[in-house]
Amino acid sequence: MRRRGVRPRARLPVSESERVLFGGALRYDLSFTRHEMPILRMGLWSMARQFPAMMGAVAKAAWREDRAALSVLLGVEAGQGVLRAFTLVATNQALVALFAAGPTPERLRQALPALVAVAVVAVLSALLAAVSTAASGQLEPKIERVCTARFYHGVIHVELAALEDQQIHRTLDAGRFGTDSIRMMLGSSILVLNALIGLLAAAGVLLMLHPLLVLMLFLVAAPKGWGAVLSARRQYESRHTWIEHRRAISVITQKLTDQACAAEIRVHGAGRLLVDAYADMSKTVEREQQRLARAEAGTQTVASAASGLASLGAYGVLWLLLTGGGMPLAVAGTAVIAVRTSSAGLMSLVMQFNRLYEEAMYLKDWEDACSTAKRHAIPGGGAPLTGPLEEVRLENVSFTYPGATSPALDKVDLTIPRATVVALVGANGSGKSTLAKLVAGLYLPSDGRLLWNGTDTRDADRADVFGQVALLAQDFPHWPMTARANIHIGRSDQRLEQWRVERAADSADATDVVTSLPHGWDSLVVKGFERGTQLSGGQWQRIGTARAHYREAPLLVVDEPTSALDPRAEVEAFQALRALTDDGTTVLLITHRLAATATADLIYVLDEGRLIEQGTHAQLMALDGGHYRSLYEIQAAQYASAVPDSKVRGAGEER
Ligand SMILES: Nc1ncnc2c1ncn2[C@@H]1O[C@H](COP(=O)(O)OP(=O)(O)OP(=O)(O)O)[C@@H](O)[C@H]1O
Repeated sequence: MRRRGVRPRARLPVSESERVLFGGALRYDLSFTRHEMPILRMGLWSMARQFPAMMGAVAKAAWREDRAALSVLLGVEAGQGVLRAFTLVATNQALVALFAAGPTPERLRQALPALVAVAVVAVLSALLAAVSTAASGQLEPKIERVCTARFYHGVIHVELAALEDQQIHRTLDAGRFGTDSIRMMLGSSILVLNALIGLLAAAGVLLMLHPLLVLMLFLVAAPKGWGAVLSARRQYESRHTWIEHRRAISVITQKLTDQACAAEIRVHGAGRLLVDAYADMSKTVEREQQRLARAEAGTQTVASAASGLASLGAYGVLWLLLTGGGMPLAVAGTAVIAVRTSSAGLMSLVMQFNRLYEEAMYLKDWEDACSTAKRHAIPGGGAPLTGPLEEVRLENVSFTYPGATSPALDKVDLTIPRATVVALVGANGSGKSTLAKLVAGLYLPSDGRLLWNGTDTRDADRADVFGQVALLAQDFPHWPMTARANIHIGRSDQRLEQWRVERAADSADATDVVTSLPHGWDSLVVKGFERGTQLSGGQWQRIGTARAHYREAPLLVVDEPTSALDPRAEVEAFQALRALTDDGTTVLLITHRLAATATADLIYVLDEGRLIEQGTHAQLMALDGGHYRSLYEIQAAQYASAVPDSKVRGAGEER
């Protein structure tokens, strides 16, 4: 059976751009998920039953952050409810006095104290509202900060392998939308509380006047509540279904202003394609928004009609009571005022209830994301790594990426001894980067053991492993910060010391790069900011190398460290890596430049995830028909026969 409001995936509109750029519909199929379902299935009553727990969670967070502000808020809201009940009672008294028999001046005199009381209460209410605004303004940003920090703190500790799992990734992604939900929920909870107290006050007064009036009040409220829940659920469901589509639009539009894409956007005309795709995909979103708006209009019409009928019924009952003599005119007047003020309160209650319901769903996502992050966090503690690094050993190590059908590493045995340069060589996709990530402790072997000084990384304190490694990946981050911060971030747990930053820059030949910038070390190495500047690929590579050196870790893992360097800088960079071993640093080098591996102490050759050869350059070159030797000879031959003489001559003659 299909749930109300959920459309089968096949019928969702798909734009041509989605097909061309993303290979098909970017919709998340809710019908196959588990975690959203319980909350989407919840009806009004079961959801209402959840509210005390939800409000409790919000109140707990608020209590932890600022007790004083929360106490003031609760006190003020309760005070406002009492004042509202008092207003109704005073109004009733004023009406009784005004409708009593006797001369008009006397009746007015009798009603005056109650009228003055109503005016004073109105002023007090306004003051309390101001205090409430100030207190919630103080509290809301605090709890949002705490929740956001908790979420991001969780996310950065998730195992890399877990992040590869699509479902986990999605749960974490969805959690981002809930980081501000607790703040919104606090605001809505306060307003719901306020409206509820007001309604209770009105119901109490109505109950005193006539019990039937309370039933009428409930009948006016019920359809609006139903409508609110239905539209909140519809909005939430739509937002989740379109989550990837929205991300895709955002990725496309970000690229349009990305410096790195600027050239192709203009020369290749990629910009036109992206702008057209934005318009095309946005039109599909528009259709979804129109669908939601139509559904919302329908729900609102039905809810308002039902609520209007209930109001008519309420006034009808009042009429009957009046004509039947069961109720004095003054009491009926108060009842009308009570029903009218309660319907205004009711509208506010319904609106806030709607928001609360929707936010509660996002808060649930946030909670799921936080608990998922916790469940898949890199475990803390474990065996400490004692003493200086002596060796890293892989024993029969296999590794398969989550969801992959074949292993990226297959039964690999190798040793990385201390203070050596160990090179990993092999064709694209042979498993070099994967092996380096396992050595760095980013992944755990699916099979076999990876030992740091004899301690299995599964048992080791992973923080200790990370502490011993410096990374210089192929696609190392270009942090949008100053040149100094870009180097210091390599070991940001230590105090920033300029001389250390400069020493690292010297060792990576990056000092000239930085000192020639307009603002030196304070230059922002990202365009688009004041003091911002753009670095070349080779300049960035030097900054990245300086960052890795700054870390002063016993094991340096470098993946193609010279791909953007000029030939002289490349030779110097490899010499600098070699020199690091004099201080006891171990270098794990991944490169396709086999001239550089010639000086490595040990070379491991990978092919389709398997270790097929190992030894020094000389040993591997001595292997007849060896894989390394053939790769080396291909590269050497390229240099030897770079440009045929005849071609150079021919080009010159033409001119
Ligand atoms: N995150 C990932 N998820 C799934 N498969 C992956 C992932 N990263 C790499 N792979 C696959 O694992 C295999 C080994 O990839 P790896 O990046 O280790 O190769 P490599 O030798 O470093 O290649 P290159 O020389 O191109 O950098 C490849 O088949 C690749 O497609």
